[in-house]
Amino acid sequence: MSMGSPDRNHKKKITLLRSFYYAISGISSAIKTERNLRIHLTLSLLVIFLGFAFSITRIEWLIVILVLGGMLCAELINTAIERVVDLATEEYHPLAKQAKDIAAGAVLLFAVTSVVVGIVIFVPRILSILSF
Ligand SMILES: Nc1ncnc2c1ncn2[C@@H]1O[C@H](COP(=O)(O)OP(=O)(O)OP(=O)(O)O)[C@@H](O)[C@H]1O
Repeated sequence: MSMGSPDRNHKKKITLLRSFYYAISGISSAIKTERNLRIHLTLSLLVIFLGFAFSITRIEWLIVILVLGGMLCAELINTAIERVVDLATEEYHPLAKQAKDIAAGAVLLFAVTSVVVGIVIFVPRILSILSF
């Protein structure tokens, strides 16, 4: 049970709504500026379509949703790191390079994981259709 005054609770609710608004506008600005993110979103829609087309199981849906969500989160965090690095320096700096390349490495690692998951779930089904 909340013990705060109605006024304080109202302010808390507004702050919470504002944080959602900021988070959603962050996602939207990243989609507008980052081509890779748009590619991932398109691929995600394709995978969701394949999921329905092949009637994957409930557990497989959970894994697919986790992988797609994780991939998009990794892309957003990478974008945020790129922005902070660009804000910190416009000069060449080995630490700036490391920060960007490590963040890009994290995205690559998740992308490889996603591809492996996609292969395990979808390739046997595609092969069984091809071989009747
Ligand atoms: N300030 C910097 N100092 C040193 N290296 C940098 C700096 N900024 C970027 N780099 C390096 O230059 C290369 C290109 O970086 P850049 O941010 O232009 O594009 P990117 O990493 O391909 O990202 P994206 O194309 O997704 O925006 C990367 O290896 C990055 O680490």
